[in-house]
Amino acid sequence: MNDTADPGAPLIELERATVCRGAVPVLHELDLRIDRRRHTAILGPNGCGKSTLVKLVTRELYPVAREGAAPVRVLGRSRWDVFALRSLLGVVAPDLQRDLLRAPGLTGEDAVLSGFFAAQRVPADGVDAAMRERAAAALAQCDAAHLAARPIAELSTGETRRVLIARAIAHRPQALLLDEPTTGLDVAAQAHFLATLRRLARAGTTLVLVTHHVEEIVPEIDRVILLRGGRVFADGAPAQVLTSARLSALYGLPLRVEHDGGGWRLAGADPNVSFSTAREH
Ligand SMILES: Nc1ncnc2c1ncn2[C@@H]1O[C@H](COP(=O)(O)OP(=O)(O)OP(=O)(O)O)[C@@H](O)[C@H]1O
Repeated sequence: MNDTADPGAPLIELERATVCRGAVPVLHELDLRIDRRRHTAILGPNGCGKSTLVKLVTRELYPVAREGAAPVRVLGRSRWDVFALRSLLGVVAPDLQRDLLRAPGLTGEDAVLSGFFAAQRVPADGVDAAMRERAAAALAQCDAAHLAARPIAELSTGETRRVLIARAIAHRPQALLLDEPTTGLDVAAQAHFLATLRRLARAGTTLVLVTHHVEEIVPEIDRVILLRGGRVFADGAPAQVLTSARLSALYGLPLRVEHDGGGWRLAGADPNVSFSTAREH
């Protein structure tokens, strides 16, 4: 199989893509196109299909087969060797974290190096000095250099998450697919991570960020997609989509969205209720 990406193609194209989990459809005939360098955030209530969408792109899940054009194309192609595809994408997702934690004897450095091979392990003779250098730089960028020699099975949630983010960025992917990437990070690590995201976005790495936290919608993100019940509920520029009315309708609860100096915040209609600090982990 040819494993190169079409350089002019969109990052993601979904055409009437339906995905079932068990016997139940959780994405319903979804039409969606995300172009490269169109930094996109995806928000929606629990269970609306956000992680399913990420897994569809990384080929952990497949769409229901149907007649006509392929329902899913990534970087212009509907067929990929999954390892080749995943080496073009930097992924931070809970399942990946779980898989890495199960890999026997993996250190922080190994976990980052495994990203070069889109695997959960490092081939004995596959690592060169340049990879080690880039892994060290990525760990340092995530304030995790001190975790390089530690077994990742022994790290705290936030420490593991830092290593996972380093893994996602070390091989300089074309796009980052981030499924709730700041889970478990303390405030300093979150701020640091968001600054890293902004820098990568400005340098040309396409961001696709699944999040529950509007404050993670950094100014470089120029498109927001709201999902509800496996369908697109709203799609457009952040200022158009992130309105109090829309988010209240999405979550079925009165919410107030605030926007100042490029940052977003979500508050309850009751001004004493703030959601920006009530982060569920
Ligand atoms: N392995 C599975 N088997 C059956 N149903 C599943 C499975 N995994 C997920 N689902 C269901 O698919 C739906 C979509 O799940 P998904 O994980 O994509 O939601 P999500 O939007 O990422 O939610 P959250 O915000 O809670 O992470 C949910 O109803 C969920 O219960």
